[in-house]
Amino acid sequence: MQVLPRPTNISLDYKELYQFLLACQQKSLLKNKRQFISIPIAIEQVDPLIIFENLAKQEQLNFYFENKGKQEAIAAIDAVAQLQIEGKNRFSKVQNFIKTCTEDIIIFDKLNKFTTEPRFFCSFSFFDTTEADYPFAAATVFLPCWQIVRDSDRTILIANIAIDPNTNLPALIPQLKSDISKIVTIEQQTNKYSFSHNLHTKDIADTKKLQQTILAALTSIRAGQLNKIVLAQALNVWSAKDFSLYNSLDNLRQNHPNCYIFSISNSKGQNFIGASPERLISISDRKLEIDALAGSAPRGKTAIADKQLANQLLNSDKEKREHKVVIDFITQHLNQLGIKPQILAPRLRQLANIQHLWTPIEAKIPHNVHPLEIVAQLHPTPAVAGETRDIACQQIRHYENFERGLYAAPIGWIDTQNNSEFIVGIRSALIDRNRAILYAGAGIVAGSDPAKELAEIQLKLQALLKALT
Ligand SMILES: C=C(O[C@H]1C=CC=C(C(=O)O)[C@@H]1O)C(=O)O
Repeated sequence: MQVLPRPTNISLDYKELYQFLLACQQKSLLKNKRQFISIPIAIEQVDPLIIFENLAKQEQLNFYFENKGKQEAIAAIDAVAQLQIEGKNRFSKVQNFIKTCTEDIIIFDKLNKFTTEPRFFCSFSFFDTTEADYPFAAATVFLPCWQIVRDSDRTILIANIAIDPNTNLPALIPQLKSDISKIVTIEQQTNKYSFSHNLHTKDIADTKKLQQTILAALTSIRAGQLNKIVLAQALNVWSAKDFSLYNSLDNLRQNHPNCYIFSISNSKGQNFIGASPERLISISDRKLEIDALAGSAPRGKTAIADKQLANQLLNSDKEKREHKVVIDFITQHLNQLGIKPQILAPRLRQLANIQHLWTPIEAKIPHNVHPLEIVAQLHPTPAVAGETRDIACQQIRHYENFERGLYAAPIGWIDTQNNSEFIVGIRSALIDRNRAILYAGAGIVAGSDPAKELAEIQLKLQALLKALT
């Protein structure tokens, strides 16, 4: 059980807000267009996951993001505006949607006290389109009704509301007041339900077949058809009881404090969750940060064994090649956007169960480059597809007998100032009541040992499985 200080009163002048909304309604009348009013409120430090658990409903679009190590957590609940699309131009269509909505956002923040802007939350699938029965669209973006952003020293709640000439403002204010009061008085303690269940598992791509696939991929690599391919496995899991989204996310953040914990709902009862160590992009005041992450080893059981594994990883030709392909690809694709990246010294990224070769990449981005143009250029990197990209993607389609869907695809947010963060949705699970499909993969290059790659995938899947208990 976790207990946090109970939030107290918040300072929002509802009379002033009412006058402001009246002026916004006038604007909406003149423009003949609905306007979005964004109302930021500083509240006491809360655990956004507890708010998420209490407020988020299955029939809404919801989003949760947390990096415990960085003391950052975001909950986005329900949508005031949304778009779900398929197809090749999905990144530019989402960009246009954000642009159009942003033109209609009016922020109620007269003193400019809050630097937390309203954010648009996005998820994309690995490929441009998804199979007809896959429960998420190839691109989803929404402006939430409620956004809660917590960092190390403050929590900002944002209420986004739509106003048009017909909105009943005298009725809206008491409703808003009651909703805000409900949120800030949510009991900041939670009892984890005891949730012992017998999990049944079945590999969708059975392990033997995956081993054969890896061998076939190695033959293609030797024949010079491609340099690298990332092959994934899907594991079907089911239990007698429904999985608890809250428990799973809480387990993931406790077990993987250095990863990005995420959850996206599709408003139809399915959730896509995971713990990813891989940040695709992060942009703050035009400073771009990217993690090139590829090449792995398990963690050792003792400090000596761990150091040995780390040294082997740092010095392995095969792992270094697998890693370099990712750095070269990112550099080349940033150059195509006129971005000159700075490649920092390679290092280790040590997680609870696994360690990776990691090279941070930084750059200053020009004013005219939108975060989604960078995402569109980079996705999928050779850390999740391969090299060359088109051939690797064709072979992934050919070899993998399951829909990747949101696995290994960009998930994140963009604010109205083009600050942004997208992670890569690896080590993830699609949860549908008492059923789940778990996904993890590994990069194959010349010299890969199929048994080791299979063990790496199992290690990643086991970490997810543990969180679902
Ligand atoms: C594709 C995955 O991991 C990638 C990210 C880091 C290291 C990887 C590797 O060493 O194989 C993979 O490229 C996954 O975990 O599903």
